[in-house]
Amino acid sequence: MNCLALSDLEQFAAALADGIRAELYLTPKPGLVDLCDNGSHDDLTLELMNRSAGMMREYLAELAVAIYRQQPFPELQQIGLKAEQRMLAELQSNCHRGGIFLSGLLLSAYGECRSDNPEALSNAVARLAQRHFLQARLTGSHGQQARARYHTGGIIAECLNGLPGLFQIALPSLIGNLNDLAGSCYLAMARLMQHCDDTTCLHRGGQTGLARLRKAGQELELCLLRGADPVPLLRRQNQEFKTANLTMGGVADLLGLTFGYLDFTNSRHGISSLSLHHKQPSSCPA
Ligand SMILES: CC(C)(COP(=O)(O)OP(=O)(O)OC[C@H]1O[C@@H](n2cnc3c(N)ncnc32)[C@H](O)[C@@H]1O)[C@@H](O)C(=O)NCCC(=O)NCCS
Ligand SMILES: Nc1ncnc2c1ncn2[C@@H]1O[C@H](COP(=O)(O)OP(=O)(O)OP(=O)(O)O)[C@@H](O)[C@H]1O
Repeated sequence: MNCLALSDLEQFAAALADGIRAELYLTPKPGLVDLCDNGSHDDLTLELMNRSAGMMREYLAELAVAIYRQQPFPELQQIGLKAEQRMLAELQSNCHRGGIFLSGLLLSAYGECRSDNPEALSNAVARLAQRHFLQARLTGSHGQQARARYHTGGIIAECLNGLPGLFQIALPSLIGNLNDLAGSCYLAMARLMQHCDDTTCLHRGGQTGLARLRKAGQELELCLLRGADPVPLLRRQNQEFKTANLTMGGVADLLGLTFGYLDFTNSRHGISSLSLHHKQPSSCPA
């Protein structure tokens, strides 16, 4: 029998789903769907993304039970695949493909290593990713095209390396600045913008697009470290991203994943939950 309680797995699953919603509601963001607009995504709306986030909650709850029952990894992969197919069939858009994969992998890794320690979890992610990508048959997705054309690992390298975007980039940025929650969320985002080989950005804008993403991340970090209000800069960056049809889906996914992981570990270790999904604005800030 698994020595993880079902409630631990369910709690992590719920925190990951909440983290994905918290990322959606973090507003404003360059190029991404938020409370103000759809960014550079003509095929997405806040309502659609919200429905997708609700479906993610059901998917992760199902996965938590399967992990608790110690179902073999191929069966967990099937649950992920089914969630991806359901999202595409019911919503007719790629709302959270990256989020489905990354959160499923992290929850499965937790089931395997039975620890929420960052190093143990990162190593377990890398091991499971190795198994997954040895067999995965990736068809001609936009990400696959970008990885081949620009010789980058994208989400595959991120997972094979144990999610450095989460554990080494976003998490320390959040933990180090919790007295200013909104600022720390944006600092984590700014650093991910500079770290992530985001294939949604590369696919749309090539190397020039990725360089713009990096520069926007640098500007945002400088603005935050100066103690200035980031909102005017973020609004300007959103306009620039929209004009250039740029986005940063990988950054968004890693940020949501980090929110979920931190909320889960905080609540387990007696630190009050950040409940980030409740703390975001409820409408587009004036
Ligand atoms: C590996 C996946 C992502 C498929 O890759 P694919 O080439 O089809 O997708 P693609 O590269 O377009 O990326 C998907 C999404 O990842 C995100 N992303 C892009 N770049 C990055 C990055 N550098 N780091 C993290 N995420 C990124 C984006 O949101 C993007 O939309 C995955 O969907 C998959 O294998 N699905 C099968 C379902 C499954 O087995 N799930 C169970 C896992 S335990
Ligand atoms: N708030 C958000 N807004 C937009 N995308 C997000 C958001 N949060 C996460 N994402 C991620 O971004 C990805 C969608 O990016 P994108 O639409 O560019 O991908 P695509 O379907 O490959 O490309 P295209 O839209 O150019 O056809 C999803 O996988 C999703 O996980």
